[in-house]
Parts: sequence; structure tokens; C-alpha cells
Amino acid sequence: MSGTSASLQPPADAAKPVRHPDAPAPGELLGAHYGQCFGCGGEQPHGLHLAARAGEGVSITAEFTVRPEHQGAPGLAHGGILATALDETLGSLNWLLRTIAVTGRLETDFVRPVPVGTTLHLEAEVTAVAGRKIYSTATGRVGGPDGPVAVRADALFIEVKVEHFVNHGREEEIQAAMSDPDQLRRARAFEVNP
Ligand SMILES: CCCCCCCCCC(=O)SCCNC(=O)CCNC(=O)[C@H](O)C(C)(C)COP(=O)(O)OP(=O)(O)OC[C@H]1O[C@@H](n2cnc3c(N)ncnc32)[C@H](O)[C@@H]1OP(=O)(O)O
Repeated sequence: MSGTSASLQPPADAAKPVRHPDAPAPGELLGAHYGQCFGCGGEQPHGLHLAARAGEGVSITAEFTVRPEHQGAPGLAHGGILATALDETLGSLNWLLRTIAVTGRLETDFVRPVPVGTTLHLEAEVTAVAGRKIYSTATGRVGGPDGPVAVRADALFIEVKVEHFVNHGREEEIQAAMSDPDQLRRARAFEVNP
């Protein structure tokens, strides 16, 4: 069972998550939040190239196909790669809240091995929000969206200001991102969150 630590249990006064009125429509592909992102970016040759799609409410579906560069044991996905796929899917939920947030805690269960060539079918939802804390859960299935669960995770994301990235990121990547109009447009979409 994942998510057993006390910090992953929402407090009694936590609110239900509210889908932002400008969130992408159910079924819409979200696209990468950053081209160099190891989870979703198209400019990372060894990245996961995870493709996430908005679901109903505050939920997401995503797919990721394990490639040879993602191995841990021979012919099997590395556990850290699978955790990355879960983290990325859970992080994509914040598009639907229009909130900038980073992973504070991620508890993962590895239920069955995932061979190279397998497509992992992921689904995630936000379960509760309490102040800056966003509680969410995800599963990854093999053999199809209704196949057996191979991995699952519970997470706590913490809302941050956009300055979090500007203040902590390496200067050259921050400058490149700030001179990219498409990247700025994506960041500003979040800044209008009331
Ligand atoms: C543009 C969109 C970009 C989206 C990118 C998505 C990529 C995929 C997701 C990721 O992988 S993000 C990268 C991995 N995560 C990080 O790098 C985060 C590193 N950690 C931090 O920067 C800070 O620790 C953090 C911002 C999470 C919190 O620091 P703060 O100083 O802002 O908050 P604070 O420590 O005051 O904690 C606020 C609340 O959260 C709680 N909290 C913080 N970290 C926690 C933790 N790890 N576990 C449990 N609770 C935690 C903390 O107890 C507190 O609870 P209370 O309000 O009830 O007192």
C-alpha cells in the first residue's frame, strides 16, 4: 500500500479540488511544460516523452513507453524511471488547477516488473487541497488502461511562486527559458491563478 505516511493524509478541513474554469477540456493533450523536461519534454532524447491528457474533474491520463535507455535490470524498466513517470503525471494535474507546484513527497509501490517495450497507462487525480498543499494519487497499468496495476503512488505537492524556479534554477537555462516566448506564455497562464 502506498501513501502510508501521516504527511500524505489530508487534514480534516481539507477542501475538494476545484478544476480551474480555463483548464484544458477533457480529452485535450497537455503538451510539454518545458521542452527539456526529462518527463515530458520533446527535446530530451533519452527522456520519457510522457504524453498527458486532461480527464474529467481534476484528473489526468498519460502514457509512457519504456525504451532500452530506461533499463535498470536487463530488459526491465528502472524503478526510478517508473517513479519519474508517476511524478510527471501527478505534476501534470496542476495544469487543471492552474497552480504552480512542486513535489514535496512521493511514496511509490512497485507492484510488478515492467519490461522494455511496455506502454505504461497512467491515471492520476487530486484528492484534496489544504492551503498550499495538494494531495494526489496515481496508478500505472500494463497491457492497456484496464490492465493490472504495475506501479502506484501517493504524493504531496506544494504550491510555489514562479520565483521558485527563477531563484533556484541554473542561470543559463533560466535565461534561455525567459527568452523563449512560448515558455513565457506557459508560465503566465499559471500566474493569472487568483
Ligand atoms: C511550471 C510548472 C513546473 C512543474 C514541474 C513539474 C515537474 C514534476 C514534479 C517535480 O518533480 S518537481 C521537482 C522535485 N521537487 C522539488 O525540487 C522540491 C524541492 N523542495 C522545495 O523546494 C521545498 O522543500 C518546498 C517548496 C517543497 C517546500 O518549501 P517551502 O519553504 O515553500 O514550504 P514549507 O517548508 O514551509 O512547507 C509548507 C508546508 O508543506 C509541508 N511540507 C513541505 N515539504 C514537505 C514534505 N517533503 N513532506 C511533507 N510535508 C511537507 C510543510 O510541513 C508545511 O506544512 P504546514 O503548512 O502544515 O506547516
